Amino acid sequence: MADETTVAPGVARMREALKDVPHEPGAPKPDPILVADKVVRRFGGLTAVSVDHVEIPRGGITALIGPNGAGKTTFFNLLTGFDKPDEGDWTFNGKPLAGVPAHKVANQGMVRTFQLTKALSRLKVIDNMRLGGTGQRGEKFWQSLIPALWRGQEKEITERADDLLARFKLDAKREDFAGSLSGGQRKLLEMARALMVQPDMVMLDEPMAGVNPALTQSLLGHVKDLREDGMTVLFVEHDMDMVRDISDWVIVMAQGKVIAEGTPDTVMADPRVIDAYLGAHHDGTEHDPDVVAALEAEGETADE
Ligand SMILES: Nc1ncnc2c1ncn2[C@@H]1O[C@H](COP(=O)(O)OP(=O)(O)OP(=O)(O)O)[C@@H](O)[C@H]1O
Repeated sequence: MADETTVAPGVARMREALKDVPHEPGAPKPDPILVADKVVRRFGGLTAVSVDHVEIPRGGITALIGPNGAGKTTFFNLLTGFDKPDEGDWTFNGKPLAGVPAHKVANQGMVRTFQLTKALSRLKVIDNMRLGGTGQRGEKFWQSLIPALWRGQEKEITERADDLLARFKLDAKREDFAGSLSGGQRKLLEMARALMVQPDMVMLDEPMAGVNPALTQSLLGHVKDLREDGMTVLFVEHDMDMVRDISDWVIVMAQGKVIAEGTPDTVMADPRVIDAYLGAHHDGTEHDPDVVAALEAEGETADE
């Protein structure tokens, strides 16, 4: 009971929304923001992704986990228009999105984070943010031809950029080159920049990689805040502590397929998931010993 009163409203909302969802691959959700069907991507003879059906719950934080080479990044690339599938369809907010190029996907309200490129390192922090706000949602071509409207929008973009920099505690770095930021600060900048398009869904590719412990809590806090704002988050991550700490739902991929789904506790104690991580090792694929150790510890706890 005490737990119910202490959790954040977004966490409680998602617990309620997901309480009757079966813990199995392809489980239907009450209000999915993204629904994918029969998505296949092959590289020569290798089937990197073969996802039969998956639904991402709206307004929550979903982790996409799996051993190295499971197809997580390839699936991310497909959903966000950075790669094209051999087969398959998906909808976002009820609209078909397969085959839509990346910049238009962002206009529809789905953005993803990347490592900052070299070119962007040579831009100031504030200019990186402004760039993230161009080609925004709802922007019409004719509007861009009317200078008064355009100037109004410039001002609005800069204001939004400054608000986000303050929220992510990067305002003191406003005039610095992005290349001078630490790895963790760059991750924060990436996330802040993604929010410039006011998305419905944010996709984070290994947000914890390269982040030093001092910034870890701050980053986790920002991701949790997105849920409190009603945004949907889908993230790929190997750090099981982060997965456990922030996820409402976990989807596990192995060898291109979704092999398990559920809450962090059930998924991490699932023998199929532990086998998938160990199996990847036996296949000669690299694996993360920390992840296997964490999952095995979880399985032992569950057996007691
Ligand atoms: N452009 C490509 N050309 C050929 N093979 C590829 C390409 N991209 C990915 N693959 C292969 O597809 C499979 C899935 O790779 P992917 O990077 O999606 O896995 P992942 O789950 O994201 O792994 P990791 O956790 O290591 O990032 C791997 O076997 C990989 O070698």
